[in-house]
Amino acid sequence: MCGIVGIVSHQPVNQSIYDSLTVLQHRGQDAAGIVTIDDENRFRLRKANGLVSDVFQQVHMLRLQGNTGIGHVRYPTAGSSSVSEAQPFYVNSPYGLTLVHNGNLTNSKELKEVLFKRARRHVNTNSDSEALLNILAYHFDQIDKDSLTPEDIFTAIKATHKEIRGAYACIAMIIQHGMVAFRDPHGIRPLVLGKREDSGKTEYMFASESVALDTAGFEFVRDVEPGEAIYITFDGKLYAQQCAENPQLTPCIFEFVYFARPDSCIDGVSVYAARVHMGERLGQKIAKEWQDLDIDVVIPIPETSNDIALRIAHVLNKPYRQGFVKNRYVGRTFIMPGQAQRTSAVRRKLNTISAEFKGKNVLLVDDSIVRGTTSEQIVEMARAAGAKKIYFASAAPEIRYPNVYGIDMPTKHELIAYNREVDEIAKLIGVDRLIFQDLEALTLSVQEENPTIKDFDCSVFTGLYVTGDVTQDYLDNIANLRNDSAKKKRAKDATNLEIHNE
Ligand SMILES: O=P(O)(O)OC[C@H]1O[C@H](OP(=O)(O)OP(=O)(O)O)[C@H](O)[C@@H]1O
Ligand SMILES: NC(=O)CC[C@H](N)C(=O)O
Ligand SMILES: [Mg+2]
Repeated sequence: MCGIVGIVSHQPVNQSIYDSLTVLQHRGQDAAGIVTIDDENRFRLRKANGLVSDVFQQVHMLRLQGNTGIGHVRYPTAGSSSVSEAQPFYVNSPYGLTLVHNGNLTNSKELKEVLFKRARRHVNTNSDSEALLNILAYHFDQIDKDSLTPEDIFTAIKATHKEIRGAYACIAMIIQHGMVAFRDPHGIRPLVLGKREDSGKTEYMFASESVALDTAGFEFVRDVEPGEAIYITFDGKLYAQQCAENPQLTPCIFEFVYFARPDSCIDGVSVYAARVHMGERLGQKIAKEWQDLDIDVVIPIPETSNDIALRIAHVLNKPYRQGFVKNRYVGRTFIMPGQAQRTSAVRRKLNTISAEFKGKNVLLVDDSIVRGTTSEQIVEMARAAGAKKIYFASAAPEIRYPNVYGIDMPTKHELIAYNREVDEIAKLIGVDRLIFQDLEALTLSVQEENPTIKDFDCSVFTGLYVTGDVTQDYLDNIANLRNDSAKKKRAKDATNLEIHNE
């Protein structure tokens, strides 16, 4: 679940892109990168492993000259965490192209073979995004003109849609032409368009989430439609066209549960409001099914579940207390790259206020239970703080299937709910009672904000993949490639591919 941003402006963009990436940091903590185009039509790049504030020092900001640029924060779902797979990616031909990608392609292996056979194009890393850029470059090449019209751009995107599979929200820049943003035909990953008027001129911005537009001072215009491409020339003209044959919006439901920031609005849905609805529905389920329970207090597991837990407390008419304090210097644990790192981070991240637990029956609330890394430790901490009984509510249903569209959950075996019923999961995490939201209640919570969304990608709950082409062979393959030890080895190998850009 990476974060992407692109700005076409009339003034330097380095600081605005940097600021936008800092508010998209929750979508990727492993690497960050920015490319700008300077006034001699050269790309200027800085990318490295780490948080935005670590990656860009003053020397890099000075390097990132120009009035147009794109940026990326990475949460790897293909290849490894190595800097060689950090984004933006670049190819010099045709024109000079650079791209950022949020999502995950499910046919990148085939694409790499096709690229070599058909175009003698070599993809140097295991990144699906590098393959994607090369496919796009190949289709631009086929147009075979010195200068591309908007129609030519859309022709290349149409051909790209036909070849690539999976989830992709992308922003690309073409030297001496413009910036193009496009979204997969299912709109699995979010992408929004914003604009700003400055001295009589219009500037445009694309971003994964609307919160980035707010920060950079751009006004929200609309979401990029599934399958659509929006092309903005460097002199500020906007062209848009539907480029997919059968577009149908089925966004990833997990964006609303966990990934997106509550102050973002994506696909017409206020993420905050959707989470409040989740709390409302889960609260009602608890009130109905747990009439016998004597809950003293409702406590969220910070941070994403805070708004959900507050609503549950309201529905149950119980006090809401912040029993856990979050260390503001530890990031999100779920998107950390290895299990050992995730486990150790939970303890550093959260600590109890014992008085809120001592002698009480507590209802702990989280947005989701995925591997159980958080819940197992949190429950231990609540017991150590003196809780009498511990009840646990999850605003998402049981997660039992891998994700292939940009969430790094490659194997069902790592999921605590896989092959287990609620009582068994309750035992494993050590709670007295456990309750999960129903899937229908979850989807309704989001649809309440935008009833025109008819369906979602709910594959982590159902095992049904909206693109309809995910085979067992593919799932077996990613399970082999992306387990913890395989990832470690690949990261080590890929480090040798690092390009020098200090
Ligand atoms: O069952 P698990 O595998 O632990 O995954 C689920 C947990 O991870 C996430 O929190 P995270 O710490 O990533 O971020 P947050 O601070 O936004 O809640 C999520 O909010 C759950 O708390
Ligand atoms: N989570 C994402 O969007 C990841 C993008 C891309 N698949 C990568 O691994 O770099
Ligand atoms: Mg959490």
